[in-house]
Amino acid sequence: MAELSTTSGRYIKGVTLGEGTYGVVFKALDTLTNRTVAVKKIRLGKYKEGVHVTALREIKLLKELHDPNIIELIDVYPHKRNLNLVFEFMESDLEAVIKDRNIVLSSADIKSYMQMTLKGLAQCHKKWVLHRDLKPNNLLIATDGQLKLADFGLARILGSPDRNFTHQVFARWYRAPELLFGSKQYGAGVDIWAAGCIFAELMLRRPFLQGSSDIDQLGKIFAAFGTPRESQWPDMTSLPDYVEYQYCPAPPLRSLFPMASEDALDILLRMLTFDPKSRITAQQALEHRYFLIEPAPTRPVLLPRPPTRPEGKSKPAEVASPAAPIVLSPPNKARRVTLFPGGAGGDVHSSGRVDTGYPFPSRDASGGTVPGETPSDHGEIPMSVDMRTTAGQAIPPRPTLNSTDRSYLKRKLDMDLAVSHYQEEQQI
Ligand SMILES: Nc1ncnc2c1ncn2[C@@H]1O[C@H](COP(=O)(O)OP(=O)(O)OP(=O)(O)O)[C@@H](O)[C@H]1O
Repeated sequence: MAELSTTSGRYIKGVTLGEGTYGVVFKALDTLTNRTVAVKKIRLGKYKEGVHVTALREIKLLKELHDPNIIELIDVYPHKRNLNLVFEFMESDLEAVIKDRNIVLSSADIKSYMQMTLKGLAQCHKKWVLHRDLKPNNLLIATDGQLKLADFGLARILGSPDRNFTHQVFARWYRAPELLFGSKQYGAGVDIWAAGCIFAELMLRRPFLQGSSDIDQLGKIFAAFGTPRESQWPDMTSLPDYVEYQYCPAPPLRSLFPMASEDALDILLRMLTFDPKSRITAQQALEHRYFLIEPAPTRPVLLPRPPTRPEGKSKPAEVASPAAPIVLSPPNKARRVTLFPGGAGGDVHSSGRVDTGYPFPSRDASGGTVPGETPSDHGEIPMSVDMRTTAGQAIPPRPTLNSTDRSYLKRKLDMDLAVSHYQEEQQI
């Protein structure tokens, strides 16, 4: 095992690439190998007692996870009050691919991205390492098109990121139902659930289940797959934060993904199975018929990719765009929650608006939401209206601002202010 470096002299610092949950990321030159690298500077001050020595040991263990679909952790060294993690430099990430309106993803391209994600997951799970915070911006893309899982194990080693932190607002959308119900004894299934959400997002070109609170996230999941019966998920009712939801039947999955093949729907359903014990594993998913039949996954080097990262451009501005869902006040988990249809009860958005994952509500001639209207105006389940709006279609154009949009932007601004106050308090 390679030893931790004791000096930062090996690296020549370049531009800032961005800032994430754990700290700032810089581009740098590794003078030992002449390679371009990315240095993630983790602020130890943020962790009151610093990073425990066991955590350092575990970070070193991550260096042993050698796989073409896992980002290489090249080096780890302390510097002043920071811990610096040195990774191979990556050109882009899956979030940028999904959001790029100039990129058309064929089913072979989607299959390729999914195959690489699952290969990386299978390797980590084999070594008993969980990611726990998988999302499209943690799936980085190298110059040769290889997708690599990043930030593996950090959530566990450095502690759960604060969900109120701006960067973490999106992460809820990929959380497995057992985590949302407060399970402490979760396993590899949490990563498979997240991978299933990413698969759905690749097909829809927008985040699949966009909850605005943990309660709302579960509501979105149940609206898409039906409220689980105890027979479907026997352990559910004994989970720490379990609350009962009004029964809601599942709409046909086909109606949410009209363009998907039967095999794509089948593997998706197996990844998004409620009971983690029955959820497919990464290895089983790789052996699923979906990957064995035509079309074959696109060779990574041929995959469509967005232009390379602009030098010195950090991501936070994008993260803080109006696309961020509003985090509402904590729900009272003790009370019985009633949910849609018709938007009755539950912790849905105070305005009744359903986030599209894009800056503004989508306009759609086929009965989807338009600005100023809520899905419940149509008397339908918000999720299915939302999904049908853009499923398999081009991303809708941005409509002009109306009063709904203005009130949304105001709430967004309020949230940004709250977050910046929080950061000031924490001296982040
Ligand atoms: N290995 C890398 N190569 C190139 N850029 C990177 C690398 N790792 C991170 N970045 C970039 O640095 C920025 C911050 O990354 P970081 O992983 O800290 O947070 P994030 O992925 O933006 O958000 P989160 O903390 O929620 O995962 C992002 O723009 C990210 O794409």
